[in-house]
Amino acid sequence: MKLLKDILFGVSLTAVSGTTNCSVNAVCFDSRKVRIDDVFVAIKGTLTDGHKYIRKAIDLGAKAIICEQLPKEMVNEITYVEVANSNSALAIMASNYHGNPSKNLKLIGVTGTNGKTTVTSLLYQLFKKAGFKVGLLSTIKIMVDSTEYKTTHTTPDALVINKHLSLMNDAGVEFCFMEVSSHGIHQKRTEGLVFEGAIFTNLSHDHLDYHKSFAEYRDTKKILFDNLPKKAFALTNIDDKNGLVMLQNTSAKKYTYALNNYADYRAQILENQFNGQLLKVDDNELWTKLIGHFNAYNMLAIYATADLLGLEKLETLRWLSELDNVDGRFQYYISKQKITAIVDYAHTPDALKNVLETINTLRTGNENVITVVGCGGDRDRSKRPVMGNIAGEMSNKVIFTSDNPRTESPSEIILQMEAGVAPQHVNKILAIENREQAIKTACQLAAANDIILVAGKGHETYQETNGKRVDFDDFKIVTEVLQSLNK
Ligand SMILES: CC(=O)N[C@H]1[C@@H](OP(=O)(O)OP(=O)(O)OC[C@H]2O[C@@H](n3ccc(=O)[nH]c3=O)[C@H](O)[C@@H]2O)O[C@H](CO)[C@@H](O)[C@@H]1O[C@H](C)C(=O)N[C@@H](C)C(=O)N[C@H](CCC(=O)O)C(=O)O
Ligand SMILES: Nc1ncnc2c1ncn2[C@@H]1O[C@H](COP(=O)(O)OP(=O)(O)OP(=O)(O)O)[C@@H](O)[C@H]1O
Ligand SMILES: N[C@H](CCC[C@H](N)C(=O)O)C(=O)O
Ligand SMILES: [Mg+2]
Repeated sequence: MKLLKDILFGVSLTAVSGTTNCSVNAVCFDSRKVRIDDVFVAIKGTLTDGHKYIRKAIDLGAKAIICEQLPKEMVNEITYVEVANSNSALAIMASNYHGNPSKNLKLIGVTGTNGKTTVTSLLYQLFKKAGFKVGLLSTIKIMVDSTEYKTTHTTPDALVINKHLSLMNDAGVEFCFMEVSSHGIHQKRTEGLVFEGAIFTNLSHDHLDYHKSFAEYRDTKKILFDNLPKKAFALTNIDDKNGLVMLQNTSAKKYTYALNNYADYRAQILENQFNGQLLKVDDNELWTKLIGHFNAYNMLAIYATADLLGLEKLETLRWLSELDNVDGRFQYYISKQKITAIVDYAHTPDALKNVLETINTLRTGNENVITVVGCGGDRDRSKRPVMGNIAGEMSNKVIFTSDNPRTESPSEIILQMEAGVAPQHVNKILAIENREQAIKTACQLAAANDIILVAGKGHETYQETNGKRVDFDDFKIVTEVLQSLNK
């Protein structure tokens, strides 16, 4: 049990009814999960309003209510606290509840449209190699040093974040690398966290269903930098046209990285092959197993971060050369007949273009590139025709299929992708709703030396339709099918 007034420390209160000098059990923002003596935080969400469930929370045992508007009828013995913003209150309360764990380690946030999982996961790997105890909060998993936890979000809610940071404190973790999504910033899941540094990877089309405009999406990402403390570092990619925007209002120490512009950290691609690329970083050569122009940026961001956190440069380069690809990011299998199957989490236009560009630069003859791709349901619709067109333009054959249709009709999503394909590429397109069948067809169509790209789901091990998730693993399916076809 903890004192409510201690948990509320730093929260901006606008009215209080009852006492805050009372003990509460846990903080909870979902009435369905309230237990006896909890404090319930009512949040206005995207689908419903938590204020509607205040009474239900009390019936289940909530002792205190945090809300943006006090209810008309108040129950005796219950403490009601009105706050300016429930999301902010929840984040600060979550941090207080767990003893402000972000202050006891060096927390680095990574934001940007693409590359967050890659950069955070590789920083985690690198700092482990350097002998530190490390934490990771990523799309794929949460790591408390060597202990793995499952996650549901790229940036989980404030309670989940702080709970795991607190476990990291218990385990003696010194550095934690976390993905900071635009949803996470907008819903204030990261408020109240003390960052040692923040990294910006890039900004391109995504989530325009949620953010309404590109400017709003960009400005949301910028908040991570605006809120950094003075002693923190702000590291940005200035080859991206929004790179400098991130630094405009930060009081942190500013650093830049780039391949094409003058910057504090610079790299050059010397060689690019299927099994790796050679980079020149700070006059030293670095061989990395991760390929593609975009991974040169990721590598450089990691190198710069390691330097800013005090690691020795030459040692960092050695460790960087040992790092392996992250699951579902350019993960490949080469079959008997030298058909290459690549599984990649490219689910944005820019990522799809980058991956296909990388594949095309690696082609040595007239091998065909066969792309299997879909777009998520209940997510940004405007990226569908754009991704459809990129796939059509940059591949020899394309199979449009389903990628987590959620509550939407898979065939409708495919039609929207097809609508973007330029007329001269329409004859390359097939539509096969069933993703397994789509992958099988790609394997059947592939001849020796061809390249199959299965894009959009990467590490995911499910297909989600109407709220139900069934097991589905692109990499497993494509390798098994190629083997069974004896190709
Ligand atoms: C659109 C979105 O981001 N929604 C997130 C949001 O839920 P919401 O605002 O829709 O909540 P709501 O259903 O309207 O409910 C409002 C409030 O009423 C409460 N409630 C509701 C019902 C009830 O009976 N009782 C009750 O108390 C809810 O607990 C909530 O507090 O807050 C929830 C709690 O934190 C999140 O789980 C949920 O993520 C949903 C599941 C989601 O799919 N989010 C994705 C889009 C997302 O966040 N993705 C990002 C970025 C991806 C990337 O680019 O990497 C991520 O960080 O994962
Ligand atoms: N620096 C980069 N620039 C552009 N594209 C990238 C970059 N890094 C990775 N990608 C592409 O984007 C895909 C997703 O990469 P990653 O998972 O690292 O991004 P993310 O930002 O974590 O995505 P999410 O928003 O889903 O969490 C990769 O599979 C690859 O195709
Ligand atoms: N982080 C991304 C994941 C998309 C992955 C794709 N497979 C899908 O389900 O749409 C998002 O929330 O938009
Ligand atoms: Mg991610």
